[in-house]
Amino acid sequence: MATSYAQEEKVAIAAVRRACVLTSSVFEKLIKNETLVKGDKSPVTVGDFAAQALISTILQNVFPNDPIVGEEDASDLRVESGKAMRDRIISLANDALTAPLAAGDDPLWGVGPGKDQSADELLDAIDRGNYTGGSQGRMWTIDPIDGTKGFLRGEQYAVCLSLIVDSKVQVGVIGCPNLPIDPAHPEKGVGAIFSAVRGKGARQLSLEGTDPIPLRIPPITSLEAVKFLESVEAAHSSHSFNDRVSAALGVKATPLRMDSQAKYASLCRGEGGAYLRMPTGVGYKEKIWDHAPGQILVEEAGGVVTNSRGEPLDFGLGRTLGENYGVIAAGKDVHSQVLAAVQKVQGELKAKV
Ligand SMILES: Nc1ncnc2c1ncn2[C@@H]1O[C@H](COP(=O)(O)O)[C@@H](OP(=O)(O)O)[C@H]1O
Ligand SMILES: [Mg+2]
Ligand SMILES: [Mg+2]
Ligand SMILES: [Mg+2]
Repeated sequence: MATSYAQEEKVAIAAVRRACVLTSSVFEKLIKNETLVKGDKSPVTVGDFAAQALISTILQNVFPNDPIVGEEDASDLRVESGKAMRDRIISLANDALTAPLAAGDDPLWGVGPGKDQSADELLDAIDRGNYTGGSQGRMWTIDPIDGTKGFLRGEQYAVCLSLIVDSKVQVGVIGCPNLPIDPAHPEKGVGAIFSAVRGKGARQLSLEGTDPIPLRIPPITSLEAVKFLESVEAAHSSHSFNDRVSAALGVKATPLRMDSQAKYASLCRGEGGAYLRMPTGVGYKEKIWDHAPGQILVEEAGGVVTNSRGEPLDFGLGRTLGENYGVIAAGKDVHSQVLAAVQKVQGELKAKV
């Protein structure tokens, strides 16, 4: 019998919901010494660590045998110099794990009032994210704050969780606390959760995990109007390459720049016509937690996600997607045209050197 993954989706939404409460409260109170610079020079905040601890703890309670590929590890927190940050993370994670949440379906997956975790338990929870990945069996991916740079700027970021089974994403949940609920009606405020289960469609929910709205990428009437979605950070994705592709397609709309997998969610709501992420240089490999939930969301909303060779992303290669051929996500009708334009531009650039 096929698995429905209903329980997995429910747990994932509940975990992301609690993590969004945590990250929003951290942003309000974030102080300067609560950010570290990692080995690859990227920032990580107390919010990233605490949210990974929280999500991992909930997963451990409900699915104790499932391995986790998580972005963060606790090594910087286990040393003496990490004590202040560690204490803050433990208190943030416990607050979020034990908070009684009001509206919405919030079954307490072994958390809730009186269920404080020790420092060791929470550091171990973070480090359970050290799984190497691979092509077989079940595994979760956690990106506790995707778009940390956007988070620090007070702009877009996303709490991202997915379940991968035998290399295929089966469940994806993306929490976007700063994304407008309805882009056509800014007065409705911000904050939404996006969720998809393989074969069961994609939905937008409230930040409480309620009021589902089905997501379907709207068809595009003219290529001129295709708005490209791209990273804010030019170091993460080539803006100039995207400009060439836009020109090749005759696109007139200016690109919409946004941090995090909120781009995938926005594409599903028709706020942009294509998400294009081409490498800026050699060496960087895309991480599976940066794309797994976004990929299933787009596919379940009727779209297509490939690399620039037109191949599906391979989530079975380990913690990364392997050799970096970029990412193209778009509605079915637009994807083939963007892919052709990307390959044309690649050919022109090659001919130049
Ligand atoms: N050189 C690079 N090329 C592509 N992606 C990169 C990169 N350096 C970092 N990233 C990734 O880009 C992600 C953010 O994507 P975006 O630019 O779309 O907001 C980061 O996620 P985190 O913020 O979770 O670390 C990080 O994993
Ligand atoms: Mg990071
Ligand atoms: Mg990320
Ligand atoms: Mg992150």
